[in-house]
Amino acid sequence: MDRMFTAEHEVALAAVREAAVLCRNIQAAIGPDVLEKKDRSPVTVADFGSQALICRRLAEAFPDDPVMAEEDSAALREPAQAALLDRVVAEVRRLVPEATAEAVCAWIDRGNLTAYRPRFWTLDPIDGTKGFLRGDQYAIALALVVEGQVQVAALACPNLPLTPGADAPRGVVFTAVRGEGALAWPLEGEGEPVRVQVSATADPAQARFCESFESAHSAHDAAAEVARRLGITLPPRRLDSQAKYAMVARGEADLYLRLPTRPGYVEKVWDHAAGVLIVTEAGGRVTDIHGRPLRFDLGPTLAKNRGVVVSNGRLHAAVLEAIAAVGVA
Ligand SMILES: Nc1ncnc2c1ncn2[C@@H]1O[C@H](COP(=O)(O)OS(=O)(=O)O)[C@@H](OP(=O)(O)O)[C@H]1O
Ligand SMILES: [Mg+2]
Ligand SMILES: [Mg+2]
Ligand SMILES: [Mg+2]
Repeated sequence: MDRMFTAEHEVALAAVREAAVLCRNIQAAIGPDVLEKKDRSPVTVADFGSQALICRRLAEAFPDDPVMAEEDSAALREPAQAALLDRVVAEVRRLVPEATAEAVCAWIDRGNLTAYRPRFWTLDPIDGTKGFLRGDQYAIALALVVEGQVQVAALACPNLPLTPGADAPRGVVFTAVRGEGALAWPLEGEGEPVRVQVSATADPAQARFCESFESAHSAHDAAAEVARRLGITLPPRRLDSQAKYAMVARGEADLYLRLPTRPGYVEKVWDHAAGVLIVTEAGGRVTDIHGRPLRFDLGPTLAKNRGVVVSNGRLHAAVLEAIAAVGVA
């Protein structure tokens, strides 16, 4: 069979790698003063800069493809935000020296798709903004959706070790093309990729699960009840961003539970599209808490889904049953 989406895969990988350099430059400059002042501007600069770089590359390679991205430049164009815009342009220029303020805003605005299309890219320029500010995990997530199916994904995790374990150098990009498996690439350099595979854990009681760092994003108490019901004794691993999908994809965790909090939150497509393909291509399974597949054909939100359950596949049915028994709704 001919390989499909070869160009899309290559461009997506290069795009998230370039954006990761910008994000790393900015995160490296966050000092204690920023945290003390609760200054969110570094992540705002990185959000806009990352989106500009990625949309620029997509525009070059696939000028007709629309992009549904998290950020838009309206606020950045306001005269009161001139200093912020200057910072974004300065960061982008470290990678694209010819960038102007007008070009940066125009690139960001290429991410303005808000309605479903038969073919579109979806982008989270920084996923896990709180993790980014804490100096912790975050991701850059890009996916191509065709006819409602995620076909290509690239997920850069600049602070995740290249291989499981604390000693490995940090920085890994996960990519997948539908039907071709999932790969992990070093974030920097020319190193070869390795294939990633979910765990073989079959006993729910042995499951290692992960969840959001922030309890506002995922119900920790309900997850603890589900875990108890499954006989899980290990405490959850809490981390920000779609790095949680990566943990399941490479068998470092067996489960990722994202149980809805109250009042209800509707999940966004860019928070899941890349992660879903990477986990399924690594042999895992992703549904909502009711066992329904995530729907990427409804616009910017997963309007017909509730919560997210990610597993190595083998554990999926038992987890859905436990969630139903606990009465998460
Ligand atoms: N209430 C609520 N419930 C569920 N999800 C929410 C909620 N509020 C925000 N978000 C989205 O969560 C994205 C970050 O998810 P994480 O799993 O990284 O959360 S956490 O940062 O670990 O707490 C985060 O993505 P980013 O904005 O890209 O960081 C949000 O889109
Ligand atoms: Mg996000
Ligand atoms: Mg984001
Ligand atoms: Mg956000």
